[in-house]
Formats: sequence, C-alpha cells, structure tokens
Amino acid sequence: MTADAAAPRPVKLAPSLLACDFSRLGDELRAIEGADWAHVDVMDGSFVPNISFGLPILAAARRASPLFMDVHLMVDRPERYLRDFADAGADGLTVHVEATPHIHRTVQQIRELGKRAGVTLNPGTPLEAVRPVLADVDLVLVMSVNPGFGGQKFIPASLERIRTLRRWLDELDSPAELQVDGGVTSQNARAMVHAGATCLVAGSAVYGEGGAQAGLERFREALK
Ligand SMILES: O=C(CO)[C@H](O)[C@H](O)COP(=O)(O)O
Ligand SMILES: [Fe+2]
Repeated sequence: MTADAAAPRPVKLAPSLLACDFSRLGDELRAIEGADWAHVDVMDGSFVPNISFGLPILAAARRASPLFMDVHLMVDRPERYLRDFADAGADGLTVHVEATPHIHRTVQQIRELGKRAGVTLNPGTPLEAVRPVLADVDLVLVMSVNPGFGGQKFIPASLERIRTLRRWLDELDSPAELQVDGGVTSQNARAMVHAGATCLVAGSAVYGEGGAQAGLERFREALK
C-alpha cells in the first residue's frame, strides 16, 4: 500500500516561535495553546549562518506555557548542550546528522535524559545519512528549506523525501513522528500529509497575517 493510500494519521501542528514577537513571548505562546507543540529553533551562527536564541529563552517559554517544547538544535556538536536544554525545559530534542560525528550516541544521550529524540538533515544531505538511526528515534525531521532562517520558500523535492522516509519508517513499523519544517503553509500542508508527514512546523504561516490564532485556524481548515 502506498503512503498516499494509507489510513490518515493524526497530524500535529508545531508553530515555530522564531516568527513570534519576542517582546510578547508569553502572549504569543498563549495564542498557540490550541496547537500541539511549540517549535523552538536554536541557531548558533556556526552550523547555520544565523543566531536566534538559546537556553534563557527556552526557559522563559517553559515557564510561560505547558505546551510540549520541541527543540530544533541547529548547532555544531549538539551533544555538548543536551543536558542544558533538557534542564531548561525541552521535551523533545532534534539534532542534525551533519552536526555531529556521533549521531547514534547523541540520540542515545537524548533518550537517557528522558527526552524524545529527533534526528534531522539538510535538504542537500542524502536520506541514507539518517537510516542507521531510524529505529532509535522518536521523530525524523525533513528540512524543507536550508536551515538558518524563517520565511523561506518550500523546496519541492522535499515531498519525495517525505515519501521515502514514510516508507522506511513503515517498513520498521516505527511510530516515530515524521516532521516537516520550512516554508510550510496552509496551502501546501495537505500535500505533506498525503506524502506521509505527521507533524508540520510553521513559523511565518502561523504568526504572520492576522496573528497566531487566525494562522492556526487556516491550518485546521486546510487539514479538515
Ligand atoms: O528551522 C527553521 C529554520 O531553520 C524554522 O523552524 C523554519 O524555517 C520555520 O519558519 P517558516 O515556517 O517561516 O519557514
Ligand atoms: Fe526548525
């Protein structure tokens, strides 16, 4: 059976705080309480050419909201900071396969901290790079833009990458989330779900026009 024909899976929405108004972080988190997760983009200015925010902002978000904190670590050698992010309130930690020579050990370390372990890869990295750890993760994230900035355009080839990962996860009978991040909008969301995605990250498409509640409503309508 192809992914497109399979029974529909519940779809999680994970608004990215990168696109919110940081001066009103508490309000911006309350505005997405109807969502499933809050996506927290940590950028170090080395692995990616941009610096976003780090531990204190995650800790502030944790204090302000009961939402699941889905932390996307765009940092070199993320193994150095796993415990710090866990202590600051992360519920899930997703690391890039390109950022560490020890992806298997890093995934194990996240699990040992009692957190959900995610693995991800840049659009230019062959999918085979994550295959050895697929059975060990709780989430696989398909980056559908080059990481480092919000508000970029979805890379169409990402759809085929979602389909392939869907097939590999199904072959393993894995319950892992298949997440997509970058350029996700209410217009293209259905195509990703049909390809097999179970969790959609969206920054500008949620926090943009009309505010977050209106943004979430557009996604709910699109995914009905
Ligand atoms: O990881 C990211 C960028 O590296 C962000 O999560 C992503 O870009 C979300 O922003 P948008 O929905 O505006 O594309
Ligand atoms: Fe992200």
